[in-house]
Amino acid sequence: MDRNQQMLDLMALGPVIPVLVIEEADQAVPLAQALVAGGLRVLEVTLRTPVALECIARIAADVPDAIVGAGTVNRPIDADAARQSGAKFLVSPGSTAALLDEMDKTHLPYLAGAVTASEVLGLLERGLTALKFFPAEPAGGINYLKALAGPLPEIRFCPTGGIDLAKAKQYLALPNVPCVGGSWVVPKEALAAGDYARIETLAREAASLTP
Ligand SMILES: O=C(O)C(=O)C[C@H](O)[C@H](O)COP(=O)(O)O
Repeated sequence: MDRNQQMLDLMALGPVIPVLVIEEADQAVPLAQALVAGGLRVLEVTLRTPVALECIARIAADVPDAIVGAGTVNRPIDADAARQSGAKFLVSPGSTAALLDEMDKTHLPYLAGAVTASEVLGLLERGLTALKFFPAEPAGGINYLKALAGPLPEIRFCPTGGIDLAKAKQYLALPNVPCVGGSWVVPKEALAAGDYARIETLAREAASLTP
């Protein structure tokens, strides 16, 4: 099966991919367990903190029901580092030729970021139809994605950036949006306080949305 199809299959596993910013490696496993208990299995650990790669490795090793990927894959060298840590998929906020080449070399499925029709067409030329739409809200949100669905009906977007539970419901009603991403499921203060029960509750609410 090709990697684009693998990414489409991952997008179909749940309506929300939580976007995680983890400051302490010891938070990774209980956080992932809470999200999985709430019904969210596909998790994006952003490479925004020094412990991100270690968090990916710990989740991959210790939370078998989670499917952990790396987000904020911004530099070409991030792609293989994430793969070596155990990431099962990659997410980048935008796309460059060098970054796409390195993501291809990992043989992992990935969500490359696009906003404009030209960016989407560039990715389509590489066989990619599973894309990230970032930053969703500032870039034009639901109306923008509705407009892209006209000429580009085969593209499936995971919008992220500025989405909460209420907005997620609206995005998921679009035919070209099988899932959304967002950090709202893991409020910074809940993670800092170790309030995994609250995180599980937020995950359960998110998981109950229907695409
Ligand atoms: O880090 C990445 O790879 C990104 O592309 C950006 C994230 O998906 C958004 O920053 C999440 O947005 P919020 O839900 O508004 O916090």
